[in-house]
Amino acid sequence: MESIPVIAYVLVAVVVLGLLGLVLLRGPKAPRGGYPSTRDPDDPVQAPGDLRPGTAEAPPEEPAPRLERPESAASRMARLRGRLARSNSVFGKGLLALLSRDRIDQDVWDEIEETLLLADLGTDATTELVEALQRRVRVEGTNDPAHVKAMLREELLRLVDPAMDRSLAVDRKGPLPAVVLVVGVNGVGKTTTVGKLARVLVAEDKDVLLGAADTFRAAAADQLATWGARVGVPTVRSDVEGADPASVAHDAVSAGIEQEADVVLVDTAGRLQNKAGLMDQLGKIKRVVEKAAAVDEVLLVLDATTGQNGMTQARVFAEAVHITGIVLTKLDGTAKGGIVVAIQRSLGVPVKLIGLGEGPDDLAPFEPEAFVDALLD
Ligand SMILES: Nc1nc2c(ncn2[C@@H]2O[C@H](COP(=O)(O)OP(=O)(O)OP(=O)(O)O)[C@@H](O)[C@H]2O)c(=O)[nH]1
Repeated sequence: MESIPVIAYVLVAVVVLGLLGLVLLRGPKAPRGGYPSTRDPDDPVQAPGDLRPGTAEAPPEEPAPRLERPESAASRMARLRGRLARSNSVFGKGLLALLSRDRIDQDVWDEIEETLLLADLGTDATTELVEALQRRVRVEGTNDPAHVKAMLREELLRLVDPAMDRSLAVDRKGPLPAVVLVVGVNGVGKTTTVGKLARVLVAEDKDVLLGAADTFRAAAADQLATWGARVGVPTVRSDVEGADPASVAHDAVSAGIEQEADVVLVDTAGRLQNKAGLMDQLGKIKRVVEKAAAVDEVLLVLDATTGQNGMTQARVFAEAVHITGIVLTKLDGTAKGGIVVAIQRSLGVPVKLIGLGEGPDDLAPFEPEAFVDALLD
């Protein structure tokens, strides 16, 4: 009979311990009426990044899209001059070596001519340069490298023509934005150039708006909108694949007027079968846009690596629309910098911008002196 009180003691002990455990595990009680919602001045400030699930009083906020800051003009130019020199100095250094020889006979002149032609300078400019050099070597009779370099620099600069106006018309005209049409065949780097140019203009504090009038390929509009979004620039596009490019271009310029943009950049399609089709389409885009605002620049984008092919394209576009400037892309991947001279001569239109890589800030204004120096340094 002694076992009954022992079991009772054990049961009582278990119940008492259980109740004690419950009381200890409940923690402190909230004050009556809850906590005040305002912070005390000495409360630690919690940074938004410190909010952890379960500890935050407010739901975590949507992170604002992080806008990129385009590279400054000074840093971009220093970097790109170096890149231009690396890809094109083969041509300049070759010429310098040939002209510094003790004796410059006909074989050497032939080699000089070949070097110039290989760099895509074109036959007229090559003949002109060789004749000018022959004359100077005869008169000045020197093979001193520094003198030869100065002579070559002067002659190349003359061909590149520093007197051409290479400024871009990207300033507002009273209540209207500047309008820039960008044309060229597909694959030359047109959309990329529009994206890069938007960044250059944003870095200059301009309000930019993009128009995706390349309506043949939905991905082209997506690509353009992505470039714009990275630097906070809106893109006007059509949701309909194959929509009328002229109408999209017009909508973009109208939106630019409404939103008081400084510049509207319009990317056009390059997928055109023949000259008549090209003329029709570019002519129509220009006419329709000009109902809203004048077109200030028509930039033709050409791929520097395509040589004669690029020259043919340039001529066809120049017949279809009045080109005001050339953008030469992919100059980083070629030693054929002479194409600058050939195109300018053929069209009478200046190279205004050059593309020197696939990076977002790899677009530079074309500067004749820096270009020639990059060839010779
Ligand atoms: N290396 C180098 N690549 C470039 C340059 N500019 C453009 N590209 C590349 O060229 C390719 C074609 O560029 P896009 O901008 O899509 O060409 P697009 O002319 O708009 O072509 P579509 O949209 O098909 O009409 C891309 O891979 C670019 O990164 C440049 O200056 N240097």
